Amino acid sequence: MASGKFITFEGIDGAGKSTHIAFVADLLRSRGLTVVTTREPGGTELGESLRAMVLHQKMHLETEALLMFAGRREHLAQVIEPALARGDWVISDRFTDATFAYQGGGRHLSLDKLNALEQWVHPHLQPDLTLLFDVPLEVARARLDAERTLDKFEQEKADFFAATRAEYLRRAAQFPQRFRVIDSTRAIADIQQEIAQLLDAV
Ligand SMILES: Nc1ncnc2c1ncn2[C@@H]1O[C@H](COP(=O)(O)OP(=O)(O)OP(=O)(O)O)[C@@H](O)[C@H]1O
Ligand SMILES: Cc1cn([C@H]2C[C@H](O)[C@@H](COP(=O)(O)O)O2)c(=O)[nH]c1=O
Repeated sequence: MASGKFITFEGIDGAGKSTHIAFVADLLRSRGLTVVTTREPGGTELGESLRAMVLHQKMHLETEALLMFAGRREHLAQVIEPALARGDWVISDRFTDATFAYQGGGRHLSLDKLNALEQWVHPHLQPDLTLLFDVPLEVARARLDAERTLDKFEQEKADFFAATRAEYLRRAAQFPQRFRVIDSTRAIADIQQEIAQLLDAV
């Protein structure tokens, strides 16, 4: 059986990552691949319940990080690992890089603690490809303000998003073999052309 691949989409809120999920899934399906699309927080019944809590309730930053990893453990067990074992391709709207960026970068939680949680929850699994949609904070903020009621994270101030974006870019530099940084200020069609080329190389 052809082996499935694990692709993650990352970026600060409003960067534009979710806009491209269906495009990538359709493109891969047109190549005869079986594709599972999913998201974090979420992806399972338990994960969606946790999502409602972490996006809308105030809590200690360590509680927040632990809930992200608790939901991820369930997501891996119920969705991601079985799909990859079947040879399916998995596209997840966010994964562990988001915890490093938001809880580590944005909230300044110790990266050592996050590394320990990552080692516990998925010691042997990393995405095959991580698309990091990168935009200046003002662009992301303008996109969010134009379209919806903001959740707990989206209401954070500019310095939170500056630190979150910086941690994403730091990780992209740390793991260049799996990260591809996409300039998400460009037109959607131009971005999708670049993504299609990147997928040819996976
Ligand atoms: N390249 C682009 N140019 C202009 N507008 C865009 C672009 N990409 C996305 N948008 C618009 O920006 C808004 C936010 O996009 P999207 O929901 O994909 O962002 P996101 O990064 O997934 O945000 P979140 O993580 O908060 O869900 C949407 O209205 C979308 O249509
Ligand atoms: C996985 C994960 C997510 N977050 C934050 C990032 C976003 O603000 C929300 C999810 O919203 P989206 O519109 O679906 O992208 O949750 C986080 O802080 N830590 C994480 O591990």
